[in-house]
Amino acid sequence: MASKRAAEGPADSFNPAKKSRKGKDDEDYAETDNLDAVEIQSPPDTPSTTRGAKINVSALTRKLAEARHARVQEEAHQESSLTAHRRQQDALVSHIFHDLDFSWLHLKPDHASRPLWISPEDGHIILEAFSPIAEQAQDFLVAISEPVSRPAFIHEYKLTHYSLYAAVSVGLQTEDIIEVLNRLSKVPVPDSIADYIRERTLSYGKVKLVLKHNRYFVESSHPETLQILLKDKIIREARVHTQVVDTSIRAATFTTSKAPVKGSLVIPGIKEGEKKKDDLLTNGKNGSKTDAELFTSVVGVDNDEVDEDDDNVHAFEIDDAKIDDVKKRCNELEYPMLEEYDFRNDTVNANLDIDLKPSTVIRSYQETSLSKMFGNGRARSGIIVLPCGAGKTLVGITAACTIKKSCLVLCTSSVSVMQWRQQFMQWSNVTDKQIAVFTAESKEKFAGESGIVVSTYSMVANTHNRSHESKKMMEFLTSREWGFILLDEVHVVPAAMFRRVVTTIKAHAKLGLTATLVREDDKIADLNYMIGPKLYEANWMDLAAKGHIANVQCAEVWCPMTPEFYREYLREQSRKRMLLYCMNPKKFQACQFLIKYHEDRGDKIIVFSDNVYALEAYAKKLGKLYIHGGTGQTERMRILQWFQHSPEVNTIFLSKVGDTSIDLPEATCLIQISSHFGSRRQEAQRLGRILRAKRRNDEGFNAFFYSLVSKDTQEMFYSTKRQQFLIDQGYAFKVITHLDGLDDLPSLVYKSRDEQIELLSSVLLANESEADLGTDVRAGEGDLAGTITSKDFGMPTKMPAVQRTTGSLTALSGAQHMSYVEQNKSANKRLAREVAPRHKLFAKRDKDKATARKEARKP
Ligand SMILES: Nc1ncnc2c1ncn2[C@@H]1O[C@H](COP(=O)(O)OP(=O)(O)OP(=O)(O)O)[C@@H](O)[C@H]1O
Repeated sequence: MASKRAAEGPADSFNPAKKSRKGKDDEDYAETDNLDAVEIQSPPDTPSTTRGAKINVSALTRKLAEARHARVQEEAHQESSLTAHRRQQDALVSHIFHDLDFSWLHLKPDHASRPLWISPEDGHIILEAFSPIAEQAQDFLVAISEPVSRPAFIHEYKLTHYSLYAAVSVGLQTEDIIEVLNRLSKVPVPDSIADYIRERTLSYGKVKLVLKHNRYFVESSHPETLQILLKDKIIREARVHTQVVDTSIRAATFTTSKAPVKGSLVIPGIKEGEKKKDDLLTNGKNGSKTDAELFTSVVGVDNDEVDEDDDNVHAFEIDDAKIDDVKKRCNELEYPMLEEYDFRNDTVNANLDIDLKPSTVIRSYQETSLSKMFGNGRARSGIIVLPCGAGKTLVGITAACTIKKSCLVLCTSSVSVMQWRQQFMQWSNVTDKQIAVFTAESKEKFAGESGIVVSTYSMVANTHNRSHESKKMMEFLTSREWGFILLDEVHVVPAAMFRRVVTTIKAHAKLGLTATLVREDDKIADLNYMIGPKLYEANWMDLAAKGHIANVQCAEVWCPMTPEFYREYLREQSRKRMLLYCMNPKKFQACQFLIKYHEDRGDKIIVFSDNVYALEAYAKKLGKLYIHGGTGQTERMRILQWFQHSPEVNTIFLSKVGDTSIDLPEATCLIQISSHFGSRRQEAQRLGRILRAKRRNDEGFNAFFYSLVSKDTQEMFYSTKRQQFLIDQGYAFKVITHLDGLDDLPSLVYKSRDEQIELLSSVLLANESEADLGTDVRAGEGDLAGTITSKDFGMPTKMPAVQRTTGSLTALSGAQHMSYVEQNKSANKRLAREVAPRHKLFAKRDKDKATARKEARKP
């Protein structure tokens, strides 16, 4: 809050430097005046001595004048250096505050006990995360604003029109939002902010589209809003005049009886008595009773129910053939309709008899997120954001078990499809017959009137080259009305594909799940309109502190480039630059050192490399197993199993096929050697691989995440960008510039200059395409293109052709490429030979073959 003016100090403020200076000046002036008086008062006939004395006095006067002049100059100099110093201080903070001056915002007398401050300029909210009521304030802020950054002590949020739209949609009232903000704020909520909140919540969230008894109603508790809408020609013409609806459009057509809503909605998995444990400011804990009541009514789990006061709900029916026109028109009029599904009153769509198993207990944050969805007894459409490994699948399954209608689950890959199916079976009592899978390999339908289908976005969205079976399956999906559509990893789906899915499938409620609501293309806003607002976003650090996800130590390890590599790096203009910083021998060494260090500690290590060329080179050089897009399914499974169960295999190398969907709770350490430029999402997803570490609740347990970065290369820039999302979640990246003991590591790779040059030569001879990051895995039917396809472990793919030349390399100190190849035997091949247990039948056949070969070789 230090403003520019505050930094300079107000004109009348107490300034010790200035005061002492003024005091000194006053004394000087007094002294000088007296001397002048002596000189003037000397009589003309004063004897020479006196004259001399006079001269002396004059000399003294002159000296003093000179001294005074020098002092004044010195003072002026001091003054200017002080000003310069102040200006310098200004400069230090001014990049934060620019020209903003907030000194006119008066702190409340008890500001110290209030945890937040709101910028009147742009709606930024700064929260003191160390305040005793920070946790409660956080719940409130998450409901009304976007979390921007949440490190340990100071959090930053921002009010946006989306966040306010979301706030209103979960049932918060405009004046309550302002009131609670005011109570939490150190300064009175600035008028500009109150006005912004009022203006933004005026129309948003006021109108709902509700499907009841298979009739569509536009509903609102603000009759004037409905009047505005009805003045519009398109909407007016879409209205259905039923006998019971009177002209005042009162909600006599249906009764959303509040009492049963309140009492009867039970989200499965929440044990009796646990339900309200997360309520804010429970009485007597913090604040007065009125505060507690206010908080509970605004942000408490059940608060949303008060939103739907039947007496005030007004509605009119619209023709279901004109739904899309009405939705579109409402958007244009800036009254976007929130979609709510009154599933308990849907008597037309068959019920699905599923429930969570009695042994399934959902966690408090999972419950909180679901309460935002089902707060008023209906299902609100929207997005729930939970960290990787925090159990989004169970949140989705619980929502499906609450709605109990046919449900379509869409994921990004066929591996995820199988995982969702398996999780449904694990957590709920759904039977085999009730759940079907629609992928390239399998096109099942469920038996009976209702059921669950799990598929991928592209299976549903791609219209080209459909097989006959796929077409029939699509007819099955599009011809029915789904109670619920679950959209996994919503942030990665291209907007066009999403639109196609959302428009071809008729579903009453939509729930999007994601860990990282960030996209480098800034298309996130589209999701708000296609699915609904963000309903809940959990705090990563909180979940780590409570042991739901692992604590992770993050570090960026700076690896200097060898002079030869750096020279080539500077010279190279093509994509090969990237290959040079990935293959930097010092990075190899750092990787070797860290693997050794962590293996000795008993960790299980995953080394990630997006670049397949580097992945193979590292893995082979260090004698480790690796998986990339070209690794066959059987080999992948074998390697993963060995990693999980064998004490011999403690490190594996993974390309981006392992970024997501891979569940390896044994992994406790990640090392990243090459990554997809500045992708914040990939960084977070990779970190997600160790957040679910099995050992996370062991005393003092820490998982480790290292990013190896070649110093003074573009990689440093990308690395900083990649980390931003995690830093905003509160992770601190330490920079390691020196690995103690690295040089003493026995059998350190690429120790000699010759070996390094040899490595360089192989990199220079590699094809430029080796620098590619995106060609690891090809998309198959049912998978999204690009990064998402890599999740599919089932897709055997072709690797880009590798071109290695074996010509003379005298230009590069005579290094021989062949010797490099020689040293790099694949651990995968060794494993395949040594480990793979062969069936007796094959063993016998192999033996016979070997004998035959031997025989054939005999002269
Ligand atoms: N309430 C719960 N009780 C016990 N285990 C749980 C619960 N919720 C989640 N888990 C477990 O936590 C792990 C992570 O869950 P899940 O795979 O759904 O995470 P996710 O959020 O989808 O992660 P990602 O974004 O990385 O895919 C799983 O092993 C799951 O079984």
